[in-house]
Amino acid sequence: MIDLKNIHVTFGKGTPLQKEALKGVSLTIQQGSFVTVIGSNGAGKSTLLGVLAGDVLPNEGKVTVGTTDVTRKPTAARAGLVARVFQDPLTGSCGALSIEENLALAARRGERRGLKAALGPNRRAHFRDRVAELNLGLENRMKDRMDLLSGGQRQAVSLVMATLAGSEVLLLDEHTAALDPGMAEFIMKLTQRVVSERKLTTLMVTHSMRQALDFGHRTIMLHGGEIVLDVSGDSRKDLQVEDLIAMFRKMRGETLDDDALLIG
Ligand SMILES: Nc1ncnc2c1ncn2[C@@H]1O[C@H](COP(=O)(O)OP(=O)(O)OP(=O)(O)O)[C@@H](O)[C@H]1O
Repeated sequence: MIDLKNIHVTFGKGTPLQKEALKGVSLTIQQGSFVTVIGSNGAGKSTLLGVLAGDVLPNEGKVTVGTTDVTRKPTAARAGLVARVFQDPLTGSCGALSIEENLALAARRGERRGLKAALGPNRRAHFRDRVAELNLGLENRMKDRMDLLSGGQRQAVSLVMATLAGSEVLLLDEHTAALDPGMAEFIMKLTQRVVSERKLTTLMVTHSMRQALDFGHRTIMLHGGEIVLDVSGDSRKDLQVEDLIAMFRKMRGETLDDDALLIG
């Protein structure tokens, strides 16, 4: 479960560049629920994920994950609770380490023990089995450096990594945006499988209106640091991509130049 209460985030407070990125956001997401997050550039989507991951500490408000108040806990202290997959496949893993070393680090998230203890024969076999489930043949490349993998392969391994430490929250920050359409589809199917098998409470930021409606149980739209749309159930089922685009237009008070980008 995730509970955000009255979250305010202001960057550069007291400077000419002061920016209020989140203006009193409150949001409760039940355990195992999958929420898609949309909003135009600068709406506050990444800031919202940052608040949950611990990269951004709110100026005001309270953040609860499960039964733990994590409001003032830095990223490392909540790493066992929250896993994140980024847009850039290079961001969430270490290119200079092998696939199995990356998995070992992910499995130890939130603990102090080193890599050596995390890579005994049993763990190696377990990691290999988990990677074999991807059906990408990567189980035969466990000692290859991560930076030898394609972006899609790396995102697939990142999703396995996200499940290894038993985190209950998964944050997806446009994690298919840098992939070709075929690979994006594969990663989304994998995402759905992982989320439902592990009953992860999931927030997925996407610029694709199609993805926002096709995946998950609930869609929220951020604009100017506030939640301006929150739909689930039948009212979400009735929504079309065109409806979301019309809402975007209304919010921005302008015509979008590139609707195709949003429909895709
Ligand atoms: N570290 C920072 N320092 C100063 N301003 C920031 C910082 N991070 C974000 N902002 C500002 O806060 C606002 C919200 O940014 P955020 O990255 O959360 O938006 P977003 O919805 O994720 O946008 P995008 O779709 O472009 O990624 C923007 O105006 C942004 O410029």
